Amino acid sequence: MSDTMTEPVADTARRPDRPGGLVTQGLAVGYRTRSPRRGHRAARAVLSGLDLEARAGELTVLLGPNGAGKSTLLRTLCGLLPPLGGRVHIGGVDLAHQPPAALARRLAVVLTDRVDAGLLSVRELAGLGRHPHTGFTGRLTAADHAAVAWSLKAVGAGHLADRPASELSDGERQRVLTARALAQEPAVVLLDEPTAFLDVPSRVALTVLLRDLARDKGLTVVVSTHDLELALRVADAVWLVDRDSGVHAGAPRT
Ligand SMILES: Nc1ncnc2c1ncn2[C@@H]1O[C@H](COP(=O)(O)OP(=O)(O)OP(=O)(O)O)[C@@H](O)[C@H]1O
Repeated sequence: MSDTMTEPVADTARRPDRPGGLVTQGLAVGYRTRSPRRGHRAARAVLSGLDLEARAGELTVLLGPNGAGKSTLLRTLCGLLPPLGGRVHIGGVDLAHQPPAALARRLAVVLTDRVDAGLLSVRELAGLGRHPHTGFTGRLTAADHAAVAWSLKAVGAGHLADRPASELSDGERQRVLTARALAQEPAVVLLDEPTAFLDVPSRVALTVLLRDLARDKGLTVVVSTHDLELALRVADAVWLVDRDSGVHAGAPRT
């Protein structure tokens, strides 16, 4: 990835006055599955009793082995999966009480699901991140275009802007989807393995970029990864997921 990723946050990136922070209280995450024999839905908790805080201005890294529940937790934190119990607060407001449009202005998420980009160019795909901020016409203003251009450059994907999004490599697509989330200018960003397809220098650059954005713009950033060494070097806080004993939160150097 280009060295643009380690540059200071660009001038076009605004620093809005956003109370951030993500807090969970007694959160239980998991799945409701229909029992084939009895026909009723049974809840299967993956993780429970979670009292966690991801602070504004910090990069929090979610670590844990395969199947531990990292994606399940992230999907619950962004409201895609209903909690089996407990609460999630974003900026002091219960996630369950945030209207979708308001939530989309505060929270951006990058998951591992395949995205069908259709005929969109990279610039247009990243531009979708601006839609929570546009009027009902969905038309992007000059400021919106500047935010999109900045976000693509920040993740080292500025040179891809005119390419069809459907033709990107896995690593390129991952950068562009991260750019789409940054273009959204959220208070909270949740990313599920955003560096999984990136080469080693790009992993370092993206992780450092996310930490710098958290610090410079007061964002709350939560990232899952299997990259233990990088996480411990760059993160401000670590959530260590263990299927048997839950999630242990701490500073990376303790
Ligand atoms: N849709 C689903 N329905 C039921 N169980 C699921 C579903 N998705 C995942 N699980 C189960 O939930 C558990 C946690 O899975 P999850 O994907 O959250 O783990 P993870 O920590 O993200 O793993 P990885 O590091 O492999 O991505 C696993 O046992 C998995 O099989």
